[in-house]
Amino acid sequence: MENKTQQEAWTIKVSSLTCIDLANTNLHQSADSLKQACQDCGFFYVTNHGISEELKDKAFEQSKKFFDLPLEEKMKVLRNEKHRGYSPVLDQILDPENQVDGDYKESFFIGIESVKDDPHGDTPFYSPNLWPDHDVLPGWRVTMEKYYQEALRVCKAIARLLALALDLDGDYFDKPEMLGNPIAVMRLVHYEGMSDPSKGIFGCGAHSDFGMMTLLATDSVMGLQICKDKDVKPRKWEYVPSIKGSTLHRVLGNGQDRYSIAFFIQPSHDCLVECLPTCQSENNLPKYPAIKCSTYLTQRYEQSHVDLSIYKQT
Ligand SMILES: O=C(O)CCC(=O)C(=O)O
Ligand SMILES: [Fe+2]
Repeated sequence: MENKTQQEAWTIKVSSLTCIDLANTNLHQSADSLKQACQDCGFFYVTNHGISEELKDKAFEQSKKFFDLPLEEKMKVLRNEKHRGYSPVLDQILDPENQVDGDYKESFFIGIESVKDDPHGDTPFYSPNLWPDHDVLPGWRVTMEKYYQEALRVCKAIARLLALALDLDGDYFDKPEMLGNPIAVMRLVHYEGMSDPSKGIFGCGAHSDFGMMTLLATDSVMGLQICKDKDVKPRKWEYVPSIKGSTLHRVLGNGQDRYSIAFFIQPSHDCLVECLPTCQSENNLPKYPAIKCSTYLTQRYEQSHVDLSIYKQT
């Protein structure tokens, strides 16, 4: 757990991040900025992404309406083994070494809606979604599905710049086994309460995200912090005003309600995740063994969430 000196290292600093303008027609210029941002801290803002303020506001409004429901109503759509639905406060613990309890956040997972007879039907991350009752939250599903499609479009556009930044063909990640058939998870999040790192209490413990990239929309309440160098001790944490981004990061609650919508994109279930051809050479061999995407994701989800059986006892 952190001592006083460590806290002082992060309380003051606010990070400034690179902006990637998706309307810039000079793709190589955007790819260069993206490369720089990824080498610097892995977080950047995205502008001119085409997701309307109206849709974003609507998604936040509907998200708040869901979290405002009585716990009993929310538990009707408790997350299932396919990671769809409601995840209550303390359901996840991302940094057990430094946290005394789980994360002080509640969230709701939405994934790709699988259709009847979907060939991926039995795989861990493809499944029908769980939705709150239409009579309780009219229009909720339509708003979330619209936002989901828009966020997916933006992630694919960023992935094309990322491919150029990595000296790959622009459509490298568009292949069917990659983002042609992605595991994409939208997660509505609500934080409340006051964090205290010296006591091991966090809105969201320190972690790096599980997938290829995360598009993050936040409200105006600050809370997200990043750590540019996880190996420097004491770690230096910097606040990030409203963003996207996998660098070590965490969320501190400041007593105010805070809402965010994270959109995580991963390649297909069967994709073999391995060092890219342009990131290795004879003198720079891959650092990690290849692993199937669904195997890796299942490990990360299972390690960080409580066992669903605990909810059956209450
Ligand atoms: O809510 C935020 O600002 C960050 C959430 C986050 O890091 C995550 O869900 O992985
Ligand atoms: Fe995260």
